[in-house]
Amino acid sequence: MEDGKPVWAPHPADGFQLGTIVDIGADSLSIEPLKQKGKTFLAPVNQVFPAEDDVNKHVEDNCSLMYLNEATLLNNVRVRYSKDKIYTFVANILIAVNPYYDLPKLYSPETISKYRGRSLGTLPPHVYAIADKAYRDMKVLKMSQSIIVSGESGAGKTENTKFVLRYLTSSYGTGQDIDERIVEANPLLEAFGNAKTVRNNNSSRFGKFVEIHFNEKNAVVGGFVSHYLLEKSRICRQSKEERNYHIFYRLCAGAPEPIRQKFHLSSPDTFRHMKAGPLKDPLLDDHGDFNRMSGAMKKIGLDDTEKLDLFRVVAGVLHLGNVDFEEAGSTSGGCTIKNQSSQALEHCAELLGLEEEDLRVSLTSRVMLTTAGGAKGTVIKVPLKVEQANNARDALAKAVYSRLFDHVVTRVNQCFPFDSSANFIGVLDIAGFEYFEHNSFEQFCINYCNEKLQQFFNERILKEEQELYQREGLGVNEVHYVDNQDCIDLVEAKMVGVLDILDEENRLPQPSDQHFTDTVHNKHKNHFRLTVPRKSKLSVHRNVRDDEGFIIRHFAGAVCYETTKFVEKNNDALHMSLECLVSESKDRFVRELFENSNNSRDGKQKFRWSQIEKDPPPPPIPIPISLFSTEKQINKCTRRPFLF
Ligand SMILES: Nc1ncnc2c1ncn2[C@@H]1O[C@H](COP(=O)(O)OP(=O)(O)OP(=O)(O)O)[C@@H](O)[C@H]1O
Repeated sequence: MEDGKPVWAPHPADGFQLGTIVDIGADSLSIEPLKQKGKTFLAPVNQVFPAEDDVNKHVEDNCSLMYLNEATLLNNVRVRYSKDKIYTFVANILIAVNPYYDLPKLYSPETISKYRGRSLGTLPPHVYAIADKAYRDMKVLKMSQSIIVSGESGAGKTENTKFVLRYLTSSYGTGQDIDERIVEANPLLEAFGNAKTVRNNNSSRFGKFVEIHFNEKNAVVGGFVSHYLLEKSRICRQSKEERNYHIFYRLCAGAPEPIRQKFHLSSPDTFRHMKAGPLKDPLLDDHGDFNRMSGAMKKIGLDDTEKLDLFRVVAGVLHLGNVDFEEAGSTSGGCTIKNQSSQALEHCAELLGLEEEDLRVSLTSRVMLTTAGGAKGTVIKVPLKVEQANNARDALAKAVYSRLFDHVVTRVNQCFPFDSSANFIGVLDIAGFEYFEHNSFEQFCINYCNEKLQQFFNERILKEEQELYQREGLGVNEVHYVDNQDCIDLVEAKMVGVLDILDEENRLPQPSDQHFTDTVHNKHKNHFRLTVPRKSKLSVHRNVRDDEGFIIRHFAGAVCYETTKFVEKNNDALHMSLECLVSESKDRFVRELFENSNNSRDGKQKFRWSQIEKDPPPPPIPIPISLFSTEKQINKCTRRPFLF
């Protein structure tokens, strides 16, 4: 930093401010803002950065800045944004800022043709420039390429993913309307996988990897979508300001009367799965969106039967949510379904093709097979307590809905089929690192995924590039980066990783969030990456007890996770009797949704619901009912082996 020259300094309340250094302390500098002469504030020495000579000038590539640091980068992006230049390069990485209004010229067909075949940097920064680079690299290197789109919720990931797809298909298509079909299939995907959140009215609650496939001549031949991490917890629980997946509201608002009657639909406030959050949103038109979605379904070839199959299962999940339990009032220690819920149970059973009585029994008791001692393979029926039955009901709703979502994605993939392909360009659209005041299991999963992406970035961009510079004898200064393998191990290591500890907790007879949290702390007492909430810099986290949370020091910063409901949110596994029940549904569509479940994949002799006797309410001690299975089948039937 040169004497008297302006610097950027972090203001306690107002981002980076431009000022001059007026005094130098041991650890901090006294800064006088250019706009507020006479007033000074203190800033830590290592966070004060030199400013460019002209702070109103901007450059297309941040690497062209005279001083490249956090503050000059942000200022450059800000200045560009104020001139509607939402894209900025950092070498071959693109930063995009959400304009929150349409910039039609920016994405016009003329702009698409301008970028075709042009090297990176010859035209202004644009998402099309990145797409074209991926295409040219694929062609020259004869290797598939990937583009990672990352950022916080509402940053514009999905919009930019769509622009990449449109660019590739319209520039390098063979006249087939694959881009049209991708666009047409999108409303269906969004209806089942998107929801209104506090940050985004149409937030994708799943990650996706969209592949555009090319033939030997490098022309587009088809596409394929894979999805990850559908936010299942949303199906049964939403915060006050957020909604469930769009499809639930659209169905209630827009379904024609015969469908409403057939599926026993009423207004959203009568369903537990919808009434927690806002039922209506001024910016969302559920009725109109239902019609648009139905139109999109027709366009991509879904006939009326397929449409009704989807709607029927959604309605079934809604009615399932209204089933409530109460203590049995006997010595069994178990529970029964409340009288007021009998209609919900009946509707749910009807819509999912189940026998009402079978559904009742499998929601209020759990059937297990013995694996050791006494008679192996003995079926035991254990009564469930109210809370356990609630969990079983929610696990069933999550399993059915997520299988339905898998089906929707499979169906969407049938819209752009291809026989063979030489290479593909994949676009990964996945939530970026998240850090809120309260962080739960969802943030934990997303941040773990981002640790893995960061490791990939470290390996591919930093390590391999530097090795290349060395091999070529370029005297580039070494860039140091923090290896995050220890953080990844903390989460995923066998037996001691947080995920395995959580799975282990779910196998206990009385799993609890507190016990899980204690185990995490005990197993990693002196781990550099893990600490207790009271060590947080933020007072809000210091109130969290040691057995209620943990802090993980991620590559992007420390995050305090509150572990309440970690056990429940991780426990999506259906108990055996419920899984058997739905995989043997009378309804062909529901049966097929569960066709590839562990329970029924390829076993010749399956555990069959029909083999379980239907007898009076279960007594307090589990009773053997029949003996019919081998150990091998038990492994197939239970995802989490439970020894009894
Ligand atoms: N380039 C753009 N031009 C115009 N509007 C945009 C652009 N990018 C984003 N938006 C607006 O911002 C909204 C949110 O963007 P988008 O859904 O792509 O965010 P996201 O990062 O995918 O969020 P989430 O992770 O919650 O799904 C869009 O619905 C759109 O209105």
